[in-house]
Amino acid sequence: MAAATPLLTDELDIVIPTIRNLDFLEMWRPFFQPYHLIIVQDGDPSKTIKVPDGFDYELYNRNDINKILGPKASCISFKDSACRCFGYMVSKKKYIFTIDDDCFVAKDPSGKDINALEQHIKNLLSPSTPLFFNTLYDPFREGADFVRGYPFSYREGVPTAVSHGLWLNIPDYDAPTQLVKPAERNTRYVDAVLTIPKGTLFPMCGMNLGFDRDLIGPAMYFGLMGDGQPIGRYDDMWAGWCIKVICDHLGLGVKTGLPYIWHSKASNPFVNLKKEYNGIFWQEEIIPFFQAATLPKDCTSVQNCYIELSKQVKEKLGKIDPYFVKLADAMVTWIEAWDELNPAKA
Ligand SMILES: O=c1ccn([C@@H]2O[C@H](COP(=O)(O)OP(=O)(O)O[C@H]3O[C@@H](CO)[C@H](O)[C@H]3O)[C@@H](O)[C@H]2O)c(=O)[nH]1
Ligand SMILES: [Mn+2]
Repeated sequence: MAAATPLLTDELDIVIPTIRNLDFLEMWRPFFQPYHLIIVQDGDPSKTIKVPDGFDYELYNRNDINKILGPKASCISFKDSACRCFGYMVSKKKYIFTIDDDCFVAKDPSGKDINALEQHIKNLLSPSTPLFFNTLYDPFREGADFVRGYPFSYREGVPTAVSHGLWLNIPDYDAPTQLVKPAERNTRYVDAVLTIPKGTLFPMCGMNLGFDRDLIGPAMYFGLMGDGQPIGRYDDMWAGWCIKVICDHLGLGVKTGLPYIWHSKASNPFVNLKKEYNGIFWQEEIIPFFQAATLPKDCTSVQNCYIELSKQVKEKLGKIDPYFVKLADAMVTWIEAWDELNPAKA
């Protein structure tokens, strides 16, 4: 009989970026009600966001962000889901789960409702195996183990910093793919959790994401996107590339796979194409930069790693476009703001 997964209700915050009313919470009530929500209201702060009764939450709009961070609020995006990272900064908990407001409870092949939060907690509380690939997937899962030939010296694994969940129905495609395949829906439920090997980058989607805030929180900056910026919808991607380089350096693990959520709404591919255009072009240089990025041995804290990465971004990506000089500076501002709001850990 598998041990029950700890609920971590006092150690985990749920962060939701939103421009809509949060009726979607009704479907999540059985799973989310015991948790504290941090709602980051984007767009017009004078709009009232309706939150269903019975949830314990704090809500921050742009006026609140400006009041709390002052000039440092410039590093928090406006009119882009990237604003969600403000919720990571103000949280006081060890774990974060972030979800979009058009993501609902999915069903597994047996027809059972998937408690995505429980699976993320399972993923985060069990080690990752980035140093040697286990062909039977997650060796710490009930009914699985390390396979023959797996070095015993590696079987302890490393602490898991990030749990990246997936989506049934509307897949997280970029605009060109969505334009070519508008009717494509993801119906395939793959019953697996994988550790992303050390040295391998991945496209992190912020729709259904859990992470250990103490292990990697300061690197979970979702960048400068949306209003006034030449790029959008690369918020979670940027954070994913930064956290993976830092996790590899610090010996932390990143997992992807279960849990699934049901992604209900496809955003407009033409609007998305405009937001993504520069990103699709620039990423052909950004990816080699992150693949080659190395951090000095004396970078032993996430903050130090992140500041060092920001210097390399400025030096090496600043040549692509002045945007990256701005982004590198915003990365520093983010860390300053993070340490200001989280002095004990700093
Ligand atoms: O200006 C905005 C727009 C939206 N939001 C909130 O962010 C999430 C996602 O919005 P939505 O579901 O409409 O868009 P998607 O294209 O499906 O988003 C995914 O793509 C990436 C965007 O960077 C990211 O991985 C996913 O979020 C909702 O909760 C909206 O309410 C916002 O805050 N500001
Ligand atoms: Mn969506």
